[in-house]
Amino acid sequence: SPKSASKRTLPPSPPKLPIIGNLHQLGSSLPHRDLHSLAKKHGSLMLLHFGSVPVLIVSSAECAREIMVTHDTIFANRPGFKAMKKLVYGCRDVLLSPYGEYWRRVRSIVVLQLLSNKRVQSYSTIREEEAACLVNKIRESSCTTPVNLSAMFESFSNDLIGRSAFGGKLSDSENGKKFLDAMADLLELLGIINIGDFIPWLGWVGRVNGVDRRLDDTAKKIDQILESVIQERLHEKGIKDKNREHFLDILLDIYNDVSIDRDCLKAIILDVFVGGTDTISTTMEWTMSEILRHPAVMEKLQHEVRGIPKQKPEITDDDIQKMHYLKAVIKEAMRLHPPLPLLVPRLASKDVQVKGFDISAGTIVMINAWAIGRDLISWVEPEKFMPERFLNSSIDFKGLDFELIPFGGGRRGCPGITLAAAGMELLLADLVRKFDWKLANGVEPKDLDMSESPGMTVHRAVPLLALASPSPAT
Ligand code: HEM
Repeated sequence: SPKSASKRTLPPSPPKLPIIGNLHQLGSSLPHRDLHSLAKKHGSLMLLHFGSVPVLIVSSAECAREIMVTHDTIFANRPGFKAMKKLVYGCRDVLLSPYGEYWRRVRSIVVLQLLSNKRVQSYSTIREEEAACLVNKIRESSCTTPVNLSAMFESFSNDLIGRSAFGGKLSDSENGKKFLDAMADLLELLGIINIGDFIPWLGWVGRVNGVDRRLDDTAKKIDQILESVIQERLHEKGIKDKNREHFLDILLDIYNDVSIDRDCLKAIILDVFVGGTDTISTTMEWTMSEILRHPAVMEKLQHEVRGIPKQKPEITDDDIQKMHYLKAVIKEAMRLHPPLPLLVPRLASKDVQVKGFDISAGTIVMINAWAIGRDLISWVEPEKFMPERFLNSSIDFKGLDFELIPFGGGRRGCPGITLAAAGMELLLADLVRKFDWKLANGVEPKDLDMSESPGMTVHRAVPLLALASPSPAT
């Protein structure tokens, strides 16, 4: 039986205000930083209130393990915020759907049919072509015109995911461009804190400030485009081309066998974009920023990557497997700059005790991966960018080592790790193999602006500009 309120031991909390609770303490618009400072005072399990909703903030590897391993089933739920429900087919996708039979079914479709190791290998041509395409774009710009790497990474990840999902580049068609615009709106809207989610009687706010209207418009636009893409594919069915290995066709092939409906199909496709585009480009942006800020790292990385014989024109997945420093560089960048610093919120399905504290059903859980990556308990000199720390270490970001969890972990952990890593590793290898790099406009490495811009995925505030000169070695 539930303990009476007076007997419960709650995690420490900062003082809160009536009605809004602790929302005012998230003032800087970079909540991962505010929450990190609060946790330093109140502890790595800290209870806040957003309006009337209890929110548990987790800021250490040990506590993250409690959530994602020890009590994984209890914390495998997700809160259904209004924006999520409106934008993503009532949360009928994998990322946002409540924990249960439906989620298990759609997740297994995605894991087995779209993101298995075998499938990821089969997308290797797409990866290679898209990396080559970006290399060509950079070659076309002269050695004296800065390259906007932030913009390039964005189109790389859109095209990579677009081709894996639909078989075509979205930037090539009018419909595709519209879809990308609507996706940008969707990502922004998912990042906005909707006051009505936390203070129910303020639900009307969304109706007067225009957010509800934007949610409806964006959802409608996305649905129309997805519907027309599906119609197109259904008409073309029977015309088998050899490049049929993309998500939509696989889903359409198994559509009837796995008995999912049309909205579910669209929600799954949408998930791949929500989960895979912004995250990949953000990771690449921060990784290149750190390398440009640390010329010694760049040199060591180039040495490793350029060890591939010159006569071998293209790097393959097999070559990448031997590049330990390259992998260490990406891990180190994700430790300091997890693209989703607070991961994706979880929800406690039942009352539970964590480390002696009582957590009630309905508590939202946010895991501060950004803070965990800087925790002195887990890391030596955490503020330093030092890929070497991973060279003699088995720590990986696959969701088993809780000091490094940019992809989350447990049964709700990211199923796209292999696909994301394969794309990022190949692109990074190509970029440092084929070009010598320096910062644009005479910016010294130590002076590079590293500020973050707010949102669900945390990008650079200012685009990364760099000068590329074709490497004499290739
Ligand atoms: C650098 C790239 C990526 C990062 C940093 C990332 C991060 C994450 C995180 C933090 C979660 C929540 C995990 C949790 O609650 O424990 C997640 C879930 C998810 N991701 Fe990724 N992701 C990336 C790429 C991808 C890609 C490429 C795809 C698919 C093509 C993908 C699909 C998903 C899906 C479907 C979920 C929901 C899993 C569930 O709720 O059961 N992600 N991702």
